[in-house]
Amino acid sequence: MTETGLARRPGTPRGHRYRLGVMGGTFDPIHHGHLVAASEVASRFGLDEVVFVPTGVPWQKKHRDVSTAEDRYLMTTIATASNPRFTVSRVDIERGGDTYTVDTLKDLRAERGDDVDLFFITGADALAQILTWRGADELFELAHFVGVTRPGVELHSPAVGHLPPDKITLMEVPALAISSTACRARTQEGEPIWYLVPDGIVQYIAKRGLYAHPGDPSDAS
Ligand SMILES: Nc1ncnc2c1ncn2[C@@H]1O[C@H](COP(=O)(O)OP(=O)(O)OP(=O)(O)O)[C@@H](O)[C@H]1O
Ligand SMILES: O=C(O)c1ccc[n+]([C@@H]2O[C@H](COP(=O)([O-])O)[C@@H](O)[C@H]2O)c1
Repeated sequence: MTETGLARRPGTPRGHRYRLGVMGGTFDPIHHGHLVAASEVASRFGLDEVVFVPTGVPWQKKHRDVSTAEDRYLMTTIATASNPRFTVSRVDIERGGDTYTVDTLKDLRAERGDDVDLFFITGADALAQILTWRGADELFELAHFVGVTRPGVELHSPAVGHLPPDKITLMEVPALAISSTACRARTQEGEPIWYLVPDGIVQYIAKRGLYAHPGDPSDAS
């Protein structure tokens, strides 16, 4: 696990362009749907690394309380620690203010250099919203976008039809009907979240008392 990412892989052929997946999310909490999506896209696209980027302030989620950036960052670190290709970045947290993907991608480009290809990984629900994101027209110059299936969400939605076809790939991944909202609600109701999230996340949530009481971030209405 590194903050600045992995060095070029040993044995990588000369001239190989480093392929960096970027998995942005609020991760409140991170769950196996996120991890499977990242793993599947890494396999399909031969990614050298997937960097998970917890949002600073997710401006489209302001209607509810969100756990602190540090709790979400630590959960993301714990959940990805066992995979040598998964790393975590604090760029969105350190920048401060509302989080915009256009800034995330520019910061990662500046940090990693020009000989890196960026692949932004997103669920079909988020991809369908992309035209509402800040600087939407610029996004497709910064990265290739990979939209993955998510139960209950149409992969080929009309909104996705408006996106530049050469800049996006739609991809089926094993369906995991897990959401952070459901994990928070289950915790608040005293129901188990074992096997929906990595074991360390169950323990972290219990230790920190996240989502447990009305008025806490689990109070998602
Ligand atoms: N089960 C899943 N399968 C595939 N993609 C997912 C899944 N859950 C989340 N994603 C994608 O992961 C990214 C980050 O998601 P996010 O952190 O908002 O999780 P979430 O479960 O959607 O959270 P919430 O329920 O709080 O809205 C988004 O692009 C989202 O579409
Ligand atoms: O750039 C934007 O305006 C924008 C608006 C909403 C979401 N995003 C990004 O989409 C990713 C998933 O967001 P979320 O809110 O579903 O966790 C995360 O990286 C967000 O920063 C980006």
